[in-house]
Amino acid sequence: MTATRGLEGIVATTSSVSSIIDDTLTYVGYSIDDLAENASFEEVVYLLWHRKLPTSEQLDEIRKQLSENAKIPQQVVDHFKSYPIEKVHPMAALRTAVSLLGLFDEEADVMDPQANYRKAIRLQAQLPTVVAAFARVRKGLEPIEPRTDLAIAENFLYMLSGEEPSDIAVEAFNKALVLHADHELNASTFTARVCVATLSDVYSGITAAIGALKGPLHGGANEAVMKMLNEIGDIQNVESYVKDKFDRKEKIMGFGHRVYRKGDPRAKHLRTMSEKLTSITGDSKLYEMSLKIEELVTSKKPLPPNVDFYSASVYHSLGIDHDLFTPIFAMSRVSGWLAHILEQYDNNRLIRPRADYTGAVNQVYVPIEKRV
Ligand SMILES: CC(=O)SCCNC(=O)CCNC(=O)[C@H](O)C(C)(C)COP(=O)(O)OP(=O)(O)OC[C@H]1O[C@@H](n2cnc3c(N)ncnc32)[C@H](O)[C@@H]1OP(=O)(O)O
Ligand SMILES: O=C([O-])CC(=O)C(=O)O
Repeated sequence: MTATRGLEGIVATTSSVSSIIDDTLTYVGYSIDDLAENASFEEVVYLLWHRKLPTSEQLDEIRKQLSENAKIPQQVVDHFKSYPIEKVHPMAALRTAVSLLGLFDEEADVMDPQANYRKAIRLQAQLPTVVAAFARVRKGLEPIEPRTDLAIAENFLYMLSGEEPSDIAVEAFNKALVLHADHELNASTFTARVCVATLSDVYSGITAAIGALKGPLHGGANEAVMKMLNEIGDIQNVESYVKDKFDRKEKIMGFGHRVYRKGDPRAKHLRTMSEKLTSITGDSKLYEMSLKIEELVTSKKPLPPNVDFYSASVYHSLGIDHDLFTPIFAMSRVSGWLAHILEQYDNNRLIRPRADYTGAVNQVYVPIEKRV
């Protein structure tokens, strides 16, 4: 048995949710470019779960189901208030809150497809409310209830600030949600599938996936990009920063990808959005710095920016706290995780690979008093 480090290139399942072929990303065969330009996030959720674009009636129906299920139990808010919240990372809070939501869901352990679909609706609807509630409670503010007349992108921005967001903010945020919704067998989606393939429940699968997304080599990279931009501070420092990183053989956050070679097709949409938003806010510093970093990194190595790189300046321009960037990724990716979880249940087999053992062999047990 020979191990492949990081399972690179290993095909671990079949899936009809999304595909990456020759650097082209599609959801159910629809190009990400087309969806980013035209689709609402709710349409994408429907597409991922039903493998077809909704008619207007079907879209109205899923919107209604999502908005009717967006409230969260008061106990989740009380839970946030019960610990030193200012020291807690929002991804840790989100991971815990999803696990907690499972305790209040009477159907949590009901395993039939209809019950699992209802849980998918509840989780998709509640995650934005959880993230917004956490963001407010830690500032000593009361959470704002979700509105039933707003779509997910608009509602989330409204629940964060209490103000109706501008059209451009909604457009940018909806696009970001569409772009992050699914991505074939990335680490967090694989985690979700491994978890539920034991026939564990949907809440366990999503909790596990949030844990995997949190790391800076995956979803946590968007917050790490923002930290890097702050550390660089000024466009004049970009060159020496990038050189130092390469000299020290350290990773530059927001660059590189396991699957894409020529580049992540989502990055250009976020780059354009970053340019648009920063020109509106009148503060193009982060965008200019990001462009310069991209130019220098790609001139040294074939390492194009990934989805996390320009999402940092997009979210910053929307006035969002930097440690909420990864929870926002989760609010979108939960749609993909749920599509994969439902697909896994549909044709399940336990996921249990092997390890190439490299430890000691033929050891003889030594009584404790004789050990040195
Ligand atoms: C939503 C997402 O999850 S997108 C990815 C988000 N993560 C990041 O942006 C973190 C930075 N990027 C990385 O760490 C990597 O590119 C990953 C984890 C995304 C993919 O990595 P892998 O396929 O495992 O590649 P690996 O880490 O083995 O790197 C291969 C080579 O490229 C280099 N490399 C890869 N990414 C980077 C980077 N961001 N900066 C500098 N060098 C890099 C490695 O140092 C290595 O060089 P070497 O062959 O000379 O030793
Ligand atoms: O596919 C991956 O490995 C990571 C990624 O870009 C994503 O999850 O969006």
